[in-house]
Amino acid sequence: MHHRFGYQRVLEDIDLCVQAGQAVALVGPSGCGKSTLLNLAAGLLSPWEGRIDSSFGQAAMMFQQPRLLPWKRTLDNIALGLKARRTPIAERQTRARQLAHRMGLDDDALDKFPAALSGGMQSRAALARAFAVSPDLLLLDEAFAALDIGLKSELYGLLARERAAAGSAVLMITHDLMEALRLADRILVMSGSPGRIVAQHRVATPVGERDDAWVFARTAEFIRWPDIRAAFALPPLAAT
Ligand SMILES: Nc1ncnc2c1ncn2[C@@H]1O[C@H](COP(=O)(O)OP(=O)(O)OP(=O)(O)O)[C@@H](O)[C@H]1O
Repeated sequence: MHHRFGYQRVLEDIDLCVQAGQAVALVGPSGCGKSTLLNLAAGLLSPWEGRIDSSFGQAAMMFQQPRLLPWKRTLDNIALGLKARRTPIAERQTRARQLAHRMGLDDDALDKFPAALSGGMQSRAALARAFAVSPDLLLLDEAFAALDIGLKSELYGLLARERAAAGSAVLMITHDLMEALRLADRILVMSGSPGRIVAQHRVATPVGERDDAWVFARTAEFIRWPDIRAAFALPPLAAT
């Protein structure tokens, strides 16, 4: 698959398959085409050349900004996708409330409008909204980039738990190698101008066994890989 905006070739020779239940992370330097690739996967853009086949039934997307509707209360924001699917009101509110409680939001927060919530609470609501529709594919566009490290860590745990329960596949883009190593089964490295997938790494350790020490040690190894250094324009390491 290839993509271009006008005369600018943005993605070239992209051949990517996300299996059911699998978590795939795309890492690469700014401007290499990660968001474009995610938007293509979401069906928000059509490829210039080639095609995208999907057998996923229900996708949900989460962005760096929570993007909650300011005029709807938090509970109704979480239930939005269920409303679009014409789920009866009592059922959708019950499901939204249960999910929100699992994400650490209490009834008081659910009754508020998004502007009255902290950024962290808004992100919890955005994660609950994504899982409310029981997605078999979750698309994450730098979804945790704006959060502090404590909140990130908590939301990673919540994501892993809900994902395991729902069996959702994940396609995520991130600048953060630690985040990719924490969450993904496969890490695809992109380089830019035009964007290509230049390397692929499998992460065999189960997500539940990846504690901080494991992530730090793997990140230190990962950052030494020549393909990672080249993709991010880091100078080669001197031979020891
Ligand atoms: N709608 C658009 N119209 C024209 N050019 C675009 C459009 N969207 C993205 N581009 C260009 O495509 C290239 C890839 O952009 P994209 O946002 O996909 O990269 P990215 O890897 O996600 O970047 P970042 O990590 O900084 O968010 C950039 O050169 C960008 O300017």
